Amino acid sequence: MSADIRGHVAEALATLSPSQIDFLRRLPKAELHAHLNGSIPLPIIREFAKEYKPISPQFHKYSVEQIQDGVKQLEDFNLENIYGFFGPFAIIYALTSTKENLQKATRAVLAEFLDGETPQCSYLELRSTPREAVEMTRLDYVQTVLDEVEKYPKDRTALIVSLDRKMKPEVMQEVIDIAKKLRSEGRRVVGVDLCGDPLAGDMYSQSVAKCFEEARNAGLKVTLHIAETMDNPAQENIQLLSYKPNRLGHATFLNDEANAIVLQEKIAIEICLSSNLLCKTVSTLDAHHIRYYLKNDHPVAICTDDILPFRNSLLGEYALLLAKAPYGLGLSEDEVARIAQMSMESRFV
Ligand SMILES: CNc1ncnc2c1ncn2[C@@H]1O[C@H](COP(=O)(O)O)[C@@H](O)[C@H]1O
Repeated sequence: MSADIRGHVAEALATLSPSQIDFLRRLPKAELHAHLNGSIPLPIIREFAKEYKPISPQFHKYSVEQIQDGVKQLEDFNLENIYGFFGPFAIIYALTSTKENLQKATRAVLAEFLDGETPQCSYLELRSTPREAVEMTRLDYVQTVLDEVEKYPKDRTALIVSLDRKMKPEVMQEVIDIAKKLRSEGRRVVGVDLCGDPLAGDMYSQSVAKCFEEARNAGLKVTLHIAETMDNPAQENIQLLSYKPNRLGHATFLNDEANAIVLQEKIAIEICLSSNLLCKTVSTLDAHHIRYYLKNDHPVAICTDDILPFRNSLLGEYALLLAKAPYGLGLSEDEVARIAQMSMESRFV
């Protein structure tokens, strides 16, 4: 496990006794919301940056100096608001635009979550957005990631294929076709996701609706980033719920009408505490919407989102549940165990 964690999670962990940490380590838990390119361990990013050669004008748009500056920014990630979050991915993408590096990155992320005597989680549903890269089609991209995922047993990890809100309709369709094809060949694709800049794209379009309908008909589960910012219109949230998601990411600003649907349909919420605090969409842990869902005995799964910029860990996110205020939510061990169990029950397998 990465020792290089910071901020809220590090502070929460520091307040726990060794027996509380041991309790958290032993809990069977599922990580259901981790973005591959946002979860690459920093030492691997530094290694990629050291070896970086801009060999492709299309995928390596940055000079060596720009890459080094970008990595420094990632090391000291500090956001004014959530909209500043997405820019730095251009640097990461330049570093993972070869098959070799994509393979290495995937291997490192899987190891980070799943390897060792007390792995961060019992089960990881990794997600990633298929990209064209040097001598790689989007299909090659997904196959490369899957080849690594499938080196682990079935009950340890699986892949969710992400659609970026910015994608053109034909690209979204291509990604859905890839997910369907690979699933039908027995590959370990279990679901599709909608992510990216929360205000990008037209979520009302027929083509988006068609993508999720086709995915569901092919037996793929659906998770959607929803209401991640206050600026996501209530009407858009209702539209996204009409795509019949099995889980939702963040769900920070759902109104009563949307929450009534979520509770009624028992749609599990992927909760990313540090991510919300660092992106400043939630001001304090005490004000976090997880309290609403727990009060309603609604399924939630505690997740990391992007351990590379956020410098968190799944253990640290669980520490935020157990630590006393103001470092955490001050839940009991029984309550935390129940939440971990809900994460296991919300898997797409
Ligand atoms: C802060 N919360 C978030 N909200 C929305 N989308 C996010 C995200 N965190 C990550 N991503 C999405 O995941 C991509 C990186 O991983 P992959 O290239 O897919 O492996 C980002 O470019 C963004 O589109």
